[in-house]
Amino acid sequence: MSRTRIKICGLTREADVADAVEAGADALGFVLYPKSPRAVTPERAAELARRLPPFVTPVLLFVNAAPETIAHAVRLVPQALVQFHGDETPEQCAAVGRPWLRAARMAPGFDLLDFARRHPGATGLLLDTHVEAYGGSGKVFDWSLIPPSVPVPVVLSGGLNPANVTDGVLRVRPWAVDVSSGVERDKGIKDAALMRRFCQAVREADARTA
Ligand SMILES: O=C(O)c1ccccc1N[C@@H]1O[C@H](COP(=O)(O)O)[C@@H](O)[C@H]1O
Repeated sequence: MSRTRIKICGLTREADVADAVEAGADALGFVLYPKSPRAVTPERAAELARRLPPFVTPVLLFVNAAPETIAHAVRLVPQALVQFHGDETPEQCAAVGRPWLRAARMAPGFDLLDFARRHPGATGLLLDTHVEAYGGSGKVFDWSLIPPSVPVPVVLSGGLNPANVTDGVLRVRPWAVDVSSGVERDKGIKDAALMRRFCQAVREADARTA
């Protein structure tokens, strides 16, 4: 049985961090994009990340941030993985000197294999729906746009929720899934029951995977 990794993103409160860990998340995302309704400061992300037990990874999410902003945040959360969710070039991603995930904005005509080739340094590609606001939209993209063999670990994202994630894992067989809106009561306010149901739904898919 494979074990699909789970990232829950957009946390802003200590109680939600505790509930997400309890639900079974492998990684928790903190949005350092000031235009997001889920934005936290680097200092706040560091406070929240300090709550994480061993083997639960904090992820710092940026959208077209200045290099000095990113450098400041990764200094405060040295154990973090970095998620680039904007128009950053491969060189800009690599220059941070930390393991990084690159968001691919999925839409008809987007060439994911070419994108993967252009980002050889990424530890994984996070596939999200193409929206003007860059992410966190709660919108699903057409999973049939994903080519059958992507040469790097794939994180399936975009509009996942407890009702559709089992299907997503069974159809796409990603390395991990990522959710924000689908486990929220309000923007940046997570719902403990939805996070538990989401993680259970992923495990249900895993149990059905030979
Ligand atoms: O969460 C946000 O507000 C956000 C803002 C800008 C870029 C990315 C953002 N979040 C990421 O978007 C995807 C999908 O989120 P959803 O589940 O569809 O709400 C996810 O990777 C979040 O990490």
